[in-house]
Parts: sequence; structure tokens; C-alpha cells
Amino acid sequence: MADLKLSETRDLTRIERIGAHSHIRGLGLDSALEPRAVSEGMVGQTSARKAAGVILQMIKEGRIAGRAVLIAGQPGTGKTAIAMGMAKSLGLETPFAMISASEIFSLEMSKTEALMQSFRKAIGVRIKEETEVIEGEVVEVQIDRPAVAGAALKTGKLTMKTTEMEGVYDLGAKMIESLGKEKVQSGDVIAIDKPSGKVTKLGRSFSRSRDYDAIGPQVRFVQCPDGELQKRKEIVHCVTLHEIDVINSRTQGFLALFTGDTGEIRAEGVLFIDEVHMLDIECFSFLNRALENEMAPIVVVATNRGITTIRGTNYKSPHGIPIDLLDRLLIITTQPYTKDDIGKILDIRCQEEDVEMAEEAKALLTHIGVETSLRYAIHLITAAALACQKRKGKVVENEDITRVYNLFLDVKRSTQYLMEYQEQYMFSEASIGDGDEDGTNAMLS
Ligand SMILES: Nc1ncnc2c1ncn2[C@@H]1O[C@H](COP(=O)(O)OP(=O)(O)OP(=O)(O)O)[C@@H](O)[C@H]1O
Repeated sequence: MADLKLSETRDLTRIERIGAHSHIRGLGLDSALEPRAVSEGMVGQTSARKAAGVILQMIKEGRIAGRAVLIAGQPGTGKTAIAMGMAKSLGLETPFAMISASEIFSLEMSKTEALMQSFRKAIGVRIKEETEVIEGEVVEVQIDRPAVAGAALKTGKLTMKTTEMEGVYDLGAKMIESLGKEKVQSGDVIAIDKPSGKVTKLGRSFSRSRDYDAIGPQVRFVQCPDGELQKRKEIVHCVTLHEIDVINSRTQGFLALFTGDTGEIRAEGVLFIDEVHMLDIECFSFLNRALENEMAPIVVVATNRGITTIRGTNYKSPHGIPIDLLDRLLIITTQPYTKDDIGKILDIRCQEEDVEMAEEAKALLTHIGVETSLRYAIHLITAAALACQKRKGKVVENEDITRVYNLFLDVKRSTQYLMEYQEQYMFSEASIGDGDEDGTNAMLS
């Protein structure tokens, strides 16, 4: 008989972002790195995608050290989408950290400390563990009730089997609790991680498939495992250095993470710094050095600025990036979208947001996208779906699009509105023109 001990474990879960780029699943390239027209959520922007694909190839061959990537292009031309596509193509587990350069300037941390933290969020460590598991079909869970309520801790016995053997294990209170939490009953196939005592339900044994009617279609049936009940199993987790820092700052943190024999393999990660022109000269010099470190993740920066002042200096430079750093960057440019591309991206977003839209309404929305911006048109999808829901409709029609188009202003109309009513706003140019240099009159009125 074996004794099962349960030590406290903390699951590391990352919060998945469901948002603007959730439809991007890769770069949509074929095996020859040629971009497919519409693939993995990606549309158009072919030369930028192809260039990104070549960079991925360099990453995979380990030939990118000391360099980084700059994606330059107008707002809303898919710079973030391409960076996301690169990260997704590197593998689902690839750490991808995204920051906007202005986040670095927080009060709690120094700029370089904050930059360092984001670097650590993008460096992954794959931890290979070999642990002992007990895997088999549950024959019986027997729990002894204490004679007097609350007098002693609960104990019990767990009988498990494989196709070749059967074993009985003593249960302690914690183990009983975790079996209860997973609602384990006889006929279930489970795995128990021995060092931590974590119980995972793998499914129901095929021998119980006649119970099917009673339990419903959501149950997964699996074969009763063969071989020994107790096995050594290899488990691979991918955690970032930042997650390790966080766990490490808690007591007993490391123990929870490293159980059994561990080996480490480093995983490539991607750090995406948006609005890179917001970094200042000190951060740029930090980046220059950090890129030379062999642990550095792939750094992809993006900007929509042209020739502008480098923050913290009086000098101007392309994209507001110092020439020495610029020289290390592989530069990809994105181009404005055609009407056809905008239509296809909107179509993908409708699917992603589960919104059914009539062809005519799609054409209208595409037209709006061309006249205003892709982002604005994407935002109208959810709003139009809500308008449709309100009138108890199932399919978004022209009327819903028109309604939300009139409710929410795009940049052009908002500017026009301000031009017409500027004297009613604080600090408006009009009040400065009137000789009220600091705008106090406008503020007080
Ligand atoms: N080629 C594309 N295929 C599919 N979706 C795209 C493509 N390009 C952009 N999108 C989507 O359009 C929206 C706007 O694009 P994105 O945020 O990538 O633009 P950006 O160039 O980073 O803008 P900014 O300069 O304002 O940061 C996002 O929801 C993005 O996922």
C-alpha cells in the first residue's frame, strides 16, 4: 500500500487576452514562406508578412542575435497584428509580451527596471519534469466516516486498476478533498501526481459506456490504462522568467514549481514594444545593450511616426529612434489597406465576434472603413450587433450600421465637430487667439 501526501500546489495560469487581435493565429504563410491571400486570420499586407516570415526563419535558425525588428507604418495597418502573428507562429507556448513604450514611465519603478521586467516577461523557460504518477481506472472510493462527527480527520481507501493489476491506496483528508472536488467515482480514469497529490480526471472507462445515457454526451470515454499503476511521466511546463520572479517572491514558491527531476530548456519569446518613439534616449541605450545579451528575447518594435525628435534630446531622427539602434533593426514597412482587404478583415472580425451580418451591411461597413479607418469600422461591429439585438433582429442590417455610425463619431467627424463648437471647450485654440494665453477664461467659464 502506498501513502499519498498532498502538498500545496499553485497552478500557473495566464490570462488570455480576447481582444482586437484574437483572430490572428499566425502569419498565414505557406511552406515556401509565401503569404496566402487569407489565412490564419491574416489578410493582405503581403510583403510585410513575407519579411516577417523570413525573420521567423532566422529566429528558428538562431541567426538573429543582437538584432531586432522594426515595423513601421501608418496607424491601423496591422503592425501589432503582424507581431502577434510572429509570436503565434513560433508556437502556442511561446511567451509574447506586449507593452506600449509609454508604460515604462511609471512612478513605481525606474524606466530601465520596467524595461527589464518586460524583457523577463518575454523570456520563456521550458521546465521538463519527470514525476511519479498513479494512473488507472477507479474501482472504488471508500471513505470512512469518523464515529463522532468532527472527532477525527477523515480517512479512506482508493482502489485503482490497470488492465494488468489492481492496487489499494490509503487516503488522507486532503486527498479525499481533492477526489471530492474532481467528483471522482468508480469507473473514472484518473491520474494522480504523486509529489503534489494533484488529481486529474482523464475520462470515463469504456467499460462503463453503457452508463452513457445517464451521464450525457459531454463525457469523454477512454481506455483503461495498461501496465503498472505507478509510472514515471515527463511533463513540460513553459513559464517566463517574470513568472518565476513572482513565484519566487512568495514563500515556498519555488518548491511548488520544481518538483521531481527538472531540466531546463530555454524557449524563444517575443517582446513587442508599441509606440517605440515614446522611449527616451536612456531607454534606447539600455535596449542597445540588452539586445546583445544572449538571453534576449526577439524584440519587435513598432511606430507610426516619421522623422521626429528623439525623446530626451533636441535631435531629430527617423521614427524618433537613435541612428545606432536603427542600424541594428531589420525594418519592415506596412502599407495602407485596399478596399478588398478591409472587407475581408471585417468579415473575419464578424466571425470572431460571432456577429451575423447581411451582405449589404458588410458592403456599407467596408465603405465606412475606407472612408474613415479600419479600426473605427471594426469597433462598429460590436456596437451594430447590440443595436440589432435591441430591435430583436438576428442579422445585422444597414439600419443598425447607420444607427451606430450616427451615434459614434470617427476622427474626421469629431474634428469637424470640434472646429464648429471649439469655443465651448477648455484650452481651445479660439480662446488662445482671443488673448487668453493660458486658457484660464475657458477653464473658469
Ligand atoms: N493584415 C491583417 N489581417 C487581419 N487583421 C488585421 C490585419 N491588419 C490589421 N488587422 C486588424 O486590424 C486592427 C488594427 O490593426 P493593428 O492594431 O495591428 O494596427 P497598428 O498598425 O498596430 O496600429 P497603431 O499604429 O495605431 O498601433 C486590429 O484588430 C488587427 O488585428
